[in-house]
Amino acid sequence: MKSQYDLIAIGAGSAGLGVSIAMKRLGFEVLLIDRYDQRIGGDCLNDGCVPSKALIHVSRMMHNARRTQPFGWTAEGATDLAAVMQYVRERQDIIRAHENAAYLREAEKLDVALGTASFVGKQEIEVRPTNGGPPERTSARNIILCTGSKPRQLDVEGIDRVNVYTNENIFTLKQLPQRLLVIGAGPIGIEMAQAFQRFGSQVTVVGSEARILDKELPEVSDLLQKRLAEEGIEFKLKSRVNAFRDAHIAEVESAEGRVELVQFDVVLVAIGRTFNYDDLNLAAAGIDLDDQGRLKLNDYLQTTNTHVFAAGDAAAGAPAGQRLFSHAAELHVSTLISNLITPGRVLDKKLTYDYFSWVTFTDPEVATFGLLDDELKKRSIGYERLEYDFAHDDRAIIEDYEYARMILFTEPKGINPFGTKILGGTIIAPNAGELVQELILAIQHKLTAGDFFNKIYPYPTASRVNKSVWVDHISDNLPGIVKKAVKWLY
Ligand SMILES: Cc1cc2nc3c(=O)[nH]c(=O)nc-3n(C[C@H](O)[C@H](O)[C@H](O)COP(=O)(O)OP(=O)(O)OC[C@H]3O[C@@H](n4cnc5c(N)ncnc54)[C@H](O)[C@@H]3O)c2cc1C
Ligand SMILES: NC(=O)c1ccc[n+]([C@@H]2O[C@H](COP(=O)([O-])OP(=O)(O)OC[C@H]3O[C@@H](n4cnc5c(N)ncnc54)[C@H](O)[C@@H]3O)[C@@H](O)[C@H]2O)c1
Repeated sequence: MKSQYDLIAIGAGSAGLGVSIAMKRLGFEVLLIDRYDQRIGGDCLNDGCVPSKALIHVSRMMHNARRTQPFGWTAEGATDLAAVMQYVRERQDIIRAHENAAYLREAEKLDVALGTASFVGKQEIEVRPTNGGPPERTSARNIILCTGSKPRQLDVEGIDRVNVYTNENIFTLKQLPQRLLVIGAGPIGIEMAQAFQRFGSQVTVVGSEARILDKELPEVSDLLQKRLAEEGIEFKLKSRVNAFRDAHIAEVESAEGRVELVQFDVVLVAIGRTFNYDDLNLAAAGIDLDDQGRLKLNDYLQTTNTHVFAAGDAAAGAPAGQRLFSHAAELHVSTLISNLITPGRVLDKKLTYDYFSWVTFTDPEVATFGLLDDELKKRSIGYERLEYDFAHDDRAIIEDYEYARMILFTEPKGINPFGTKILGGTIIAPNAGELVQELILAIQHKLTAGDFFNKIYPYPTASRVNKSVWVDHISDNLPGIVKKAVKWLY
């Protein structure tokens, strides 16, 4: 470790890796710090995106195998959860081969310190090595806080008697629980609920909101909940676990005050996140938190110390809002780098989520992008709502999509409907996360309905829906004057 760097990144998850590798490749002296070698890659690699998506992949294979019965095949058996988790670990290890301290030092020429970082001055930090050596001090022109988040704990009576898991240890389970109680109906709870139900657990989801995935449009939440209920998941929404009566019985109370007992073997708590600022000694650097305990940031991801910025989950206090995703970390990193390397604040880019998107990897997937109706109303932006239900989509018919819908928010149609642009929307469908990519590009580059209309899509690709939605909308709403003009030309 040198005594001075151009940039220090604290935390080596999606944000810290992204900013440190990019800045090093640009020619700067960079130090990357994380507590342990095994934490490099952060939540995404170790107990977030990668293990959850590997688990979902296996559960989907099992579900699809069961669906072959009408065609003369029979797939049956009990899930060997230890083998599933072994598969998950193997996938993680493949990625870990290029996300570890030795590799980063060798291949990226990065300085990597393994220890806990805390501030001792405005631009100075101390690293307490995890292996117990003496603390070392170093400083930098700019420091980026990439310290991520951790699961919010559930504090109810009797929880100490219960076999309780979070995303930090659920992937170590070796035996499939017969009955799994999931607390929290956000993306973690819902993705894991479907995977475990498909493995063979009886899953009950308790959520405090009136619907699952409450950041999605209500009709999308409802459609997905119907599908999950058909698969056998039980829901107790607008409800909370009050207490655990013993190691297998939870007392669940609805908002109306009705109390029910739910039996379970294992509990998964997924009720949101808190942030890892405790060890940082932020006061020593003049860095303030907001009234919700998140970093106080400006539009440029800068803390109250002008030399210290935040990226990734740690940047949840940004005025643009809270987006806890690996690709939000990518957006923060690209915004920060572009601001750090351009001279003068006038050219600085503000953080914006106007073109942001996310995908919940249920089956069907839910993909959401751009500005939805609530935000459009808040900003007084006029819009039209287009809905496409896939009923006449040949690919959906061929592959028997059960629950699919596309909802787009577009500019109000002007005289020339082909000039209409998309503002945002959501798709629930198999592979919605892939279907939506073209639409995200369209909002970012201001493509119009005409651009989709004029594109010829190979038949029967799933993304033909991105054109069909416009074909239906425009042909149903062609102004009389346009029809008259066309007839006259004919
Ligand atoms: C179950 C689950 C599934 C998810 N699925 C997806 C998905 O499919 N797609 C998606 O985009 N996002 C997903 N996410 C969210 C995604 O994992 C996070 O948004 C992302 O990992 C955040 O990255 P980060 O770099 O901000 O923080 P982290 O990955 O949390 O990294 C922070 C690092 O900082 C280190 N650190 C903290 N304090 C200190 C200190 N004082 N000194 C040294 N080091 C420190 C920690 O050890 C940690 O390694 C999922 C999350 C979970 C929990
Ligand atoms: N596919 C993906 O991209 C993906 C997948 C998983 C997680 N993530 C990210 O990780 C973040 C954290 O996920 P999460 O699901 O823990 O959090 P979340 O905050 O998104 O959802 C948690 C849900 O639990 C509810 N809740 C809170 N306290 C409760 C209680 N006591 N009892 C019952 N319900 C309660 C909340 O109201 C909320 O609906 C997400 O915001 C998301 O950004 C992303």
